[in-house]
Amino acid sequence: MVAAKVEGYQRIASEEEEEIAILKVGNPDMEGWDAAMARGCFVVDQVEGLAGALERLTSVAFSVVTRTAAAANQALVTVRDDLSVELSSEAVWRAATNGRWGKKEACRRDGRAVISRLGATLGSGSLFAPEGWGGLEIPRYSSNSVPQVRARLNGDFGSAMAGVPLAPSEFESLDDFVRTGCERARAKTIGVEGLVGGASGAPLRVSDHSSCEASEGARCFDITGTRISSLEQAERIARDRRAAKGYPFDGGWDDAAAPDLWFVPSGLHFVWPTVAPGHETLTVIGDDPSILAEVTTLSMQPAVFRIRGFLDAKEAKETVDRNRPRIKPSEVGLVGRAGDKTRTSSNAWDTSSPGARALINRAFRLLKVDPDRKLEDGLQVLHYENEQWYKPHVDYFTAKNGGAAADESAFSNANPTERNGTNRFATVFLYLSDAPSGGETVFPLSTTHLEYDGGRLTAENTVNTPGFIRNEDAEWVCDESSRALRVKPRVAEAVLFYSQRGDGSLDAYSLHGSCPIHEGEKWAANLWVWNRPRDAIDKIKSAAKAQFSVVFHNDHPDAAISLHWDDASTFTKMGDIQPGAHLSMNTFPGHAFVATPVDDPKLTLGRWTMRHGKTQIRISTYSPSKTERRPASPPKVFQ
Ligand SMILES: O=C(O)CCC(=O)C(=O)O
Ligand SMILES: [Fe+2]
Repeated sequence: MVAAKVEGYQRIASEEEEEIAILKVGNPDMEGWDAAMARGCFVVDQVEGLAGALERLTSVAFSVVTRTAAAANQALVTVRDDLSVELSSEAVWRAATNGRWGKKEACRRDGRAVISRLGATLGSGSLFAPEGWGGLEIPRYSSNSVPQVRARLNGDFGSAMAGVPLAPSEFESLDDFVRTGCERARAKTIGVEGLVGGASGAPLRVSDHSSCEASEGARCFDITGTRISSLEQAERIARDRRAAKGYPFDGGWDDAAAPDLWFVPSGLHFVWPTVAPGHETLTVIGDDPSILAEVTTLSMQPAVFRIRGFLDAKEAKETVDRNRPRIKPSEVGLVGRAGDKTRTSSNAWDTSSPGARALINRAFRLLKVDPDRKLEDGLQVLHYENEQWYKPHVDYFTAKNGGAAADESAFSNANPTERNGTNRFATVFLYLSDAPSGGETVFPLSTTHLEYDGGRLTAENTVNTPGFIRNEDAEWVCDESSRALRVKPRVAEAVLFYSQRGDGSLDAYSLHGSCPIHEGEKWAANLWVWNRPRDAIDKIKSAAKAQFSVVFHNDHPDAAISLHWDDASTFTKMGDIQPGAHLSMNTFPGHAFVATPVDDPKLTLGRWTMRHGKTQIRISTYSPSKTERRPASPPKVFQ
């Protein structure tokens, strides 16, 4: 239902020769509505732009309803004596998104949800004013000033307010521009609640290792993910307001439209700005600049995007064919627990085939992260059939989701906001087949997607237990009558979602899983990218896998012996073993142990190199062949 009707449309030229359409809206079905006529001003540069403006105007109607009941916000809304209301386009966006103004469910981050709500509100004849409106500080951009961009901080997804005006022409160098933009955007954004996509999102923070110095790696991007490489480029973007077409403020930012630039402090990776659900961007993902992928926002929190044009059907088929013979039941977690009921599908790793390498490199291009083999896990191809599923989980590692069998120290640096912290950063998830029924990728914690209508999806505290969800909630979000965000597999499409936010913090909202496949099969693939080299975790992972236990028995009738671990540079005594006694310990393949008399550690009675399967070692008799005196260690040579 469209609750508002456009009553008039007029084209005028503004002082700056921009075409402005003035549209009047009203709702004829509602008593008293005539009086509450709204006038919204939009820059409409093409007729098709008008369609978007009209759509937004239906939200204006909503805004009018709420705003006439609430105090007017002078900066954005003027309520006239005759009760007509003038709204800036930003007010419309605010009304549609309700980013920071209202806490009520009636207002969602997208126009459509608001419109359907509006229907409901009008239907019941009640007016509704969200709490907490007004009192906003609104940056003003003067139409007379030099061209400006709006500096926003990486990961500030939801806010329309935290940006700061910045004129590229006022800077001497790109480095200065980047430093200033980054610092100001930080000052405006850090610690402020509700900027990352939802009122409940934790504020962004300064990561331990990040700085705004361009020389250390701080940089900025425009809304299409293009890295800004010169002041001229930034200036051009500032001049060309229409470069930001599609952005909710394309209708003007007060007097002057200001396109966004996104500032990424050093040590952090660019995260795609979500802008609004349904927002589309085209971006280059390969060497050929004319080949573009389409990035469409599906959810603000977590940040989820649909990617079209990432691969083609032929590549999808080749990837399936290449991996079909290699597929085996999936493991879960860092060390792997085969047979885990939370994941019943099968998978295969495809890390070095040319086909896999091409896809992996493209994922880096999509993410705007420099390709680095240490930042990726390889392509993991998945196969589901016969009701197989993957219960919702997070892709990043926590001490609880895979560390149980591994050394706890594996996670001492799994916090990417800390120096050297590394974890999974983003998932590019490829659909290699359609799924006839079921098999959707579900994001149970999103309430910021277009289909969402305010209903309950999961227990309230689910986001506080990263990676964990009640079974009944997991079932409910896959139920078609729930309004959870479910992405239907379509061959050669992909989704991108982030496990980390723009400040490197792990995002518990990224909870996701695969709904059971009811019919046919589903082929898909994970491409995981880490924020920093993953070797440290790799080492612990392979070590944890390789670990086994060994028992040394002293079968010698009367002599106690000492057992030492010889790791080539140090000789560490593990313990004494009395006659007839034994010593057991955990070890790894390749470790070497040496037995000596207790009173003569230089005399080797036996030496053993560990390998799997060799778990019982008997030290029986003094063996002359094995007895030797170890030479003093050779002097170390440093080069
Ligand atoms: O199959 C899907 O849709 C999701 C799979 C997934 O989340 C994973 O493999 O980590
Ligand atoms: Fe996953």
